[in-house]
Amino acid sequence: MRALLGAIERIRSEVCALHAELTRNGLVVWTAGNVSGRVPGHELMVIKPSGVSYDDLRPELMVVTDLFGTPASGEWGNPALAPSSDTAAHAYVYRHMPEVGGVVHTHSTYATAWAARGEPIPCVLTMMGDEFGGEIPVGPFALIGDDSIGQGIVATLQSSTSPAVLMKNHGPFTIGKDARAAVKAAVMCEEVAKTVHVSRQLGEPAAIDPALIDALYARYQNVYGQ
Ligand SMILES: O=C(CO)[C@@H](O)[C@H](O)COP(=O)(O)O
Repeated sequence: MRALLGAIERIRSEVCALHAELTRNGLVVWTAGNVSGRVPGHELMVIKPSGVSYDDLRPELMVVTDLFGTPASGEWGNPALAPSSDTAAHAYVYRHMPEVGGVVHTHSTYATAWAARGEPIPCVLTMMGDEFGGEIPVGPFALIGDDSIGQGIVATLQSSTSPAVLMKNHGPFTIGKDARAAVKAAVMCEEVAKTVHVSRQLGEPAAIDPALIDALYARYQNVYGQ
């Protein structure tokens, strides 16, 4: 029990702090975006409360739910606050993608503009080869509130190297081995959405040979960094 409480406390702190990265990187307005993290080794996740200002978020306000999005009761529960409206979508991803430890949703401007067009972002930048290993795909239109969005995310990302999907007419959802990796993918997704858009104002961006994209992806995923 003590180990579980420690794990929940750690993920609550991490998830809370990562919301500040959404604002710092200009990925969200008002309360329109959320981060969650899986509690490793347990059928639990932690997500922000719905509609609470990012300035007011504190670790103890992060909501613990099971992997169906039902708020947990007991010592670590926080029944006073409703979890994010996207909780069922995050939970569905955790149930169906056991390798995923973090999920992020934003309405960042450029990525959401591509989502509004229902157009995948083509892999025309080395940064995209590195982080996404190919295009950033589009997922189906889905209503908010139940696990329809989660179904669309999983169906799209299970057959892609990309940790980001542009849910049609909605915005980007990203995944990662933990919440920090999912936030990084959200930052990168917005950056490349912007750059490819700007590039297209100048003309048609040059394609990268798929074999070179594979090489970029392999190096960045396996060699890059410390
Ligand atoms: O996508 C949506 C609504 O379009 C949601 O992501 C909200 O914009 C954020 O909701 P909470 O996480 O505060 O419930």
